[in-house]
Amino acid sequence: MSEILDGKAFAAEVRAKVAEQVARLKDAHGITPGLAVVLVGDDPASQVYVRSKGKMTKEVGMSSFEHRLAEDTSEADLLALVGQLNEDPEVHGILVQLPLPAHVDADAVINAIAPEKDVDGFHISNVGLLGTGQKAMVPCTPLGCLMMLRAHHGSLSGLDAVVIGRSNIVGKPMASLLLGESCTVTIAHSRTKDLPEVVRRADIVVAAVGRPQMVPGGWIKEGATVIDVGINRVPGEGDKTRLVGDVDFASAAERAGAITPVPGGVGPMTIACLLANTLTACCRASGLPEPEGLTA
Ligand SMILES: NC(=O)C1=CN([C@@H]2O[C@H](COP(=O)(O)OP(=O)(O)OC[C@H]3O[C@@H](n4cnc5c(N)ncnc54)[C@H](OP(=O)(O)O)[C@@H]3O)[C@@H](O)[C@H]2O)C=CC1
Ligand SMILES: Nc1nc(=O)c2c([nH]1)NC[C@@H]1CN(c3ccc(C(=O)N[C@@H](CCC(=O)O)C(=O)O)cc3)C=[N+]21
Ligand SMILES: [Mg+2]
Repeated sequence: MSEILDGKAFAAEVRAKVAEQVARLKDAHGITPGLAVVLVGDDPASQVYVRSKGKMTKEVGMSSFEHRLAEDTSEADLLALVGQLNEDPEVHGILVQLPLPAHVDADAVINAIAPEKDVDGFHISNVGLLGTGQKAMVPCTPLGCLMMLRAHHGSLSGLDAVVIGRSNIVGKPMASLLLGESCTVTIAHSRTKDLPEVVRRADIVVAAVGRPQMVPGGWIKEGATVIDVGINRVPGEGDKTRLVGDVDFASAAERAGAITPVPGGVGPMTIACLLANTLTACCRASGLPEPEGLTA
């Protein structure tokens, strides 16, 4: 049986560190880090995430600014709001919840965010900085995965890592971070030939696909570390639903050396890293030293 990597507990530790630094910033410098979250439309899952982000932002002592806009908000109005948040000195981090409605050019909106306030790390300038190994805002989900991997392994140098999924928000930045840690990185996707064989080589498997339990335990090398990013809502008992990952947890846990559960794995770490990035952005904006242990 494998070690369960408890993202919920780890995330609580990260938030406690953030809270401590926020208190220090207030006491020593009279600065309160602030996070603005923009939600367009009323997708129920997004509503839940945004509410949870707002609650945790306040819990660590930061200011939370929520902007809920109608589904039919124009791109121009959204760009105007982003411009206003860029100028607001109380706002150190800006997150525009994705996905955006189809009539809005999501890339245009993301690239309108001031890169130093882009706590999602999605702006092309942060993508370029990460890709060239320079100091960037690092996307929250991959950062959370990296923190758990470092805590478990110490050094990742020379390990074979397979990332399943090549999205801009998870797969690609995850691969960049693992390369930065000197892993030998393979990125798999829907056109990959013989995925089971590719996964069998890996010391580290990061699954970010969005297909419920698609990775069976039989693909996992004995002792490998499995990071399950997938969040899939599937029918549960009666008329309830439940969350499952992209990995079949029960069978994978029999072979893996360590594995993250869903829920309670990567998800809580994502939100903790969003708060960590907001703190980092605030420190950089104020010319103060960055928090230790909370950046990539
Ligand atoms: N825990 C968290 O905090 C977060 C969780 N998520 C979850 O992570 C998952 C992935 O999210 P995201 O990256 O946005 O998803 P995308 O849909 O943007 O990307 C999915 C990737 O999986 C690949 N893929 C699809 N089918 C297969 C297959 N059969 N075999 C191999 N690869 C396949 C796609 O390949 P191709 O490019 O060829 O189409 C694509 O690269 C989702 O479940 C999402 O809900 C996302 C963000 C945060
Ligand atoms: N601009 C932007 N940035 C994001 O980071 C972003 C986004 N848009 N759009 C949607 C995805 C998804 N995402 C999650 C965050 C937390 C959990 C999380 O906390 N999950 C809990 C369970 C929550 C539940 O019960 O539904 C867990 O895994 O334990 C999940 C998913 C961030 N995303
Ligand atoms: Mg997506």
